[in-house]
Amino acid sequence: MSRSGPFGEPGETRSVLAIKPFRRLWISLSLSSLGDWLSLLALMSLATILTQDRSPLVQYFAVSGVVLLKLLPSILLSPLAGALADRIDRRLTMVVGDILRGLLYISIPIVGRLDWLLIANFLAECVALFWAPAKDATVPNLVPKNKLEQANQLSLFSTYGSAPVAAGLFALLAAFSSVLGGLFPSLGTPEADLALYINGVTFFVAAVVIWRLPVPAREPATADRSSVLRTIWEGWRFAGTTPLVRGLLLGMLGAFAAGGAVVGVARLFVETLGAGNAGFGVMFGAVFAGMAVGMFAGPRILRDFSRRRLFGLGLGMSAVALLLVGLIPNMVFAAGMTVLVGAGAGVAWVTGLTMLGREVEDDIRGRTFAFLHAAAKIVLMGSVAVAPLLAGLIGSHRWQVRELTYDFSGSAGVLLIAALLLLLVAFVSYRQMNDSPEVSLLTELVAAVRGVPLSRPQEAAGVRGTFIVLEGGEGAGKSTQARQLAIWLREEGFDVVTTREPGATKLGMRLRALLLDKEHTGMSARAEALLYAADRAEHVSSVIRPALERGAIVVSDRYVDSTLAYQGAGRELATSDVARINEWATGGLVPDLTILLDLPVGLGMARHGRPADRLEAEPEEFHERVRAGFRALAERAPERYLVLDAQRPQEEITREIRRRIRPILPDPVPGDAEEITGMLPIIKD
Ligand SMILES: Nc1ncnc2c1ncn2[C@@H]1O[C@H](COP(=O)(O)OP(=O)(O)OP(=O)(O)O)[C@@H](O)[C@H]1O
Ligand SMILES: Cc1cn([C@H]2C[C@H](O)[C@@H](COP(=O)(O)O)O2)c(=O)[nH]c1=O
Repeated sequence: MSRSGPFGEPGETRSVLAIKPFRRLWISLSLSSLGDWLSLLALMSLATILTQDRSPLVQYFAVSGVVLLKLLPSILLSPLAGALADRIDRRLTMVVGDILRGLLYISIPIVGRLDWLLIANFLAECVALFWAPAKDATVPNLVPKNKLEQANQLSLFSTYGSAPVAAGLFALLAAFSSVLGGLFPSLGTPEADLALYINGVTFFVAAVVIWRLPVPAREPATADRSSVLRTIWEGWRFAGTTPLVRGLLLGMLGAFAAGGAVVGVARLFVETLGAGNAGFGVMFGAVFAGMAVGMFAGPRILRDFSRRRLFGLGLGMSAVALLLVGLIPNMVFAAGMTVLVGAGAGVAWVTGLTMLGREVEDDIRGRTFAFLHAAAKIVLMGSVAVAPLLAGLIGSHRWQVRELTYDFSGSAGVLLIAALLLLLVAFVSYRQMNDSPEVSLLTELVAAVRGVPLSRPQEAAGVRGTFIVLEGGEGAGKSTQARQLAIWLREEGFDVVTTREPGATKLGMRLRALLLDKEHTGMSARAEALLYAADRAEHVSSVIRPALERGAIVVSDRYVDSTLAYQGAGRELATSDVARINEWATGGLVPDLTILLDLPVGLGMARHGRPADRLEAEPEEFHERVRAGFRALAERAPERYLVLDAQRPQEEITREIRRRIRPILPDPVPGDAEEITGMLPIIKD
């Protein structure tokens, strides 16, 4: 049985790069990222150079203008960019985006004016806004699902790993251009110009690499303005209403808020530790080093650990380390703890991105990523701006207890606030996404570190497959949805068994006839409950359990909840008695997920075009009790249920069911399939 278990073998980084289309995308991404960082450094430097004769205030505004204009497009245009990324050709978006950015950056040193620098910088960021969601949404189309985590690790590595490379390259170019300027004073090359030219070239090379990329074709845009707006709204609504995506976004944005606060006060904080610029450099390096370790080592060490839990755990680790940085004013200790802050954030970031890529459907993936990028930048900018102000408000304090003196700075106060915020976010994300409440965190952690696969209760009993049940009153649409679900799962490559109660076995067919025949109106409630339980016992032992044991996905139209609702709530038998009989009849087999289709009684009855059977013919009050019984069961264990309004259109319900089921599905392609066949499994667009 698989929940949100490992996405694949974390040691397969090389095998992801063996996928040619992904390798090309990754090379192009690395070049574009290098160009991005290089441009940031070069533009800040050039802005300083172009304003060197002006007042310090103008210089400050010029440099901060570069940073602000880099962030502004995300705030204004992100949702639109995301919506378009889902509608227009992604390869074309990326190629045109890279060429435009290259041209814009090259034009800056040629024009050589501050106003154009700011405008071109702004325009390049607008273009990048369309490029980034197109890239993020393309990755899951190029690699099989079980390698998505490694693909994201590599993408993140090149995005953030290129920062120190760009810094080194920039320093080298600056030195080279000043030597050149010394040798040939007539050239008068400002230090940053060369960096911007090279930056332009990295984008052109990236465009050529992408152009040769076999990105699956998408339908061209046909929608008018109003439907573009509608898709933005749908993306926004989806992000907020799907619990898993909500948990992920909340966690990632909380991490950004805390990260922004740390960035905002880091320089002030190291000053209070007497470390100055060198200390600032050490802290900067420590975060990046920690992030790299977290992204690569975290998923490897905890390869069998639930990814949903790992996300919250990573955030929690960052929070605790940050709390210690704020509490213990010591530079060496702070540098060590900062590595842990970065490591936790790295684990959470790679896990979160991978889950989003895996669980958000392709048609709205672009919007979700765009939404994340935009919100992250807003949150980051907000907290970078507010943090120093807050530090100033808190002020510096000195406490003396006998001979012990404790100095507490405003920047340390901000770090503590950021840590507490992160801790809260980690806790909420963990609670929202915990997919194994029956297994304690410590047990799973110890098992994962020791590399021992964790046996969950049903797995211990030899159940490897996934058991999904559709429940609800008469005419709610269970058979319709069970059929659609089975079609989809088979298309996705799963071994699927569809079944129903009562009547899925030879014995069951006879019992069904007995139970539903109006001849037996007045049958005692206990006899009825026992006959349903007998049907179920036969069903589990001859159909459901064998299928689960061989690893299949079983989709059943009704199961134990039906008897708890009909014979328990409807016939008013003691629910605990009915539950006990059925626990015995099924050997304690519980579904992984129960989808409850909830419909007003009258509507359900009206959907039937045939004469009512014995149960359907029961009075309306009976069916009202049944409906209430189902709802009460779902409320008692919400993590095991998906409750849907069955009045919604069939297609919408089908989509919701797919979204909820996706994360609990096992991997349809064995991890070693590619090595065996040498083929890339087909990923449906
Ligand atoms: N979302 C929906 N909106 C409107 N009609 C629907 C919807 N879903 C299913 N139906 C229609 O309602 C009728 C009953 O659907 P279905 O047989 O799937 O329900 P059911 O829950 O399996 O019913 P029963 O419990 O009586 O077997 C069918 O005619 C089906 O086409
Ligand atoms: C499994 C089960 C079913 N029932 C009732 C519910 C329905 O009225 C009929 C048969 O179901 P169908 O979906 O219309 O084919 O049986 C029940 O009372 N108790 C049960 O456990």
